[in-house]
Amino acid sequence: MKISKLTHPLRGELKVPGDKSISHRAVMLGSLAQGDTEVSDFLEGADCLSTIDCFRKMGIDIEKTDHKIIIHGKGLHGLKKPYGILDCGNSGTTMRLISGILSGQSFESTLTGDPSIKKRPMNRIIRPLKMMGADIKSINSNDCAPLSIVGKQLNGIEYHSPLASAQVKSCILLAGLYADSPTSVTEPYVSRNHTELMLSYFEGDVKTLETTAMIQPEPHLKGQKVDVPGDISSAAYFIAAALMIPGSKILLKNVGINPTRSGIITVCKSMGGKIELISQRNDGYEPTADLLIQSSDLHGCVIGGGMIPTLIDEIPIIAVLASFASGITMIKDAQELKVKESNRLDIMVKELQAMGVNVEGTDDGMIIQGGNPMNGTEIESYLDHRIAMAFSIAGLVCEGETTIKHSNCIDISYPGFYKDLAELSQD
Ligand SMILES: O=C(O)C1=C[C@@H](OP(=O)(O)O)[C@@H](O)[C@H](O)C1
Ligand SMILES: C=C(OP(=O)(O)O)C(=O)O
Repeated sequence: MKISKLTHPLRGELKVPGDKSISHRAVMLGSLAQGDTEVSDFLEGADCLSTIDCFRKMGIDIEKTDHKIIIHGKGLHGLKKPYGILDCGNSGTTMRLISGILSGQSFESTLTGDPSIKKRPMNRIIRPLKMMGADIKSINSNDCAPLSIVGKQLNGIEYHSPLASAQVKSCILLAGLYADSPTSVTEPYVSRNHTELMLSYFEGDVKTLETTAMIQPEPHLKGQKVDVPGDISSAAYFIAAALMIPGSKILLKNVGINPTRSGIITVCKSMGGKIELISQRNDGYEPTADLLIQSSDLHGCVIGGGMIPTLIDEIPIIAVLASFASGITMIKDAQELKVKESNRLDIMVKELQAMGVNVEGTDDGMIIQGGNPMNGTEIESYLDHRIAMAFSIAGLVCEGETTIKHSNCIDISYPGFYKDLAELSQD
């Protein structure tokens, strides 16, 4: 994809696609619940389609219409031994969360995925699942996928996770549905809590106290109507673009603003960004708002600690904002970015440098001296959707032309990204 400098403001209204994390969980809990679960604004990104495919292979009937899916749940013990290997594609969320569910079944299964996911660490879930009595192993003994799981009766544990990771926490809580006693997970900082909220909404028994989540086993989950809010991680690209491009004013409708996810709003405001939350709602189980964003004079900031899990997927676009903003931005405690779809820390540093940005990588983040002119160039996306979208937005404020290689990887989380960008940037 080729991007040119935008010489006029972004304007208009947009409804970004449904939240990826919530869409995955709706398929999973809908499958394990009794009765139908109707999901509107389901994200039809490749990652969530991988989750649907896995549950269909385990005998769950999932109907799909435009932006709506209906899952005919079969209850906690209704999954069947999958026909064939379960392919999680590029999706870490699919692989790690499903592993928890599969560990408590009465059948064997094998999970695999694309070359990127086969390099991502799975020991973080293998270790606690084994503590619960699971029979799970990395087939190539390298702590990565493919994984083989022989379902077993699990025991409850009190797990103290070394990481603030919603995928680890959710994997253990979902395994806890099948344990013989309660299971709890304590994290160093609170990670996104969509699993806990949706389990409660489906009438599961989950309690949270500060950084601990605890689940009671064998609930009777009941199918529900789920309205998936707009994905704040997708909204982040347009928030950044509107803040940077002079004269811009856009309204992003019905975006999820769960506090465990919305660190991007806090950070943008601390950089001087004008973002207003209007029509805040909490009528379902996840809070939402419309976001009014206006171009702003941006300055650098410091990001680290407990803030990181609340904006983990937004760090690439925050690095772009920081390159444009005046002054220094320091991003620290973000070493998790090295084990996402790509090494997002190294790649951001390298490709921003190629755009002429004064940025230096550190062990757990980067230091950016922003505010200097940026130049368009050829950007390698490394097939990472967040890298491709972050540099597409950077291209709007670069002199000359920016080329994003393999930009179709954006379909992982945001099919229609360029169409929506074109709509907001109509002159
Ligand atoms: O639980 C989830 O839906 C996710 C959790 C995060 O991963 P970690 O839990 O590995 O930080 C995030 O990066 C990913 O995009 C989605
Ligand atoms: C890290 C991501 O997703 P996952 O871990 O599910 O592949 C992401 O969407 O940025």
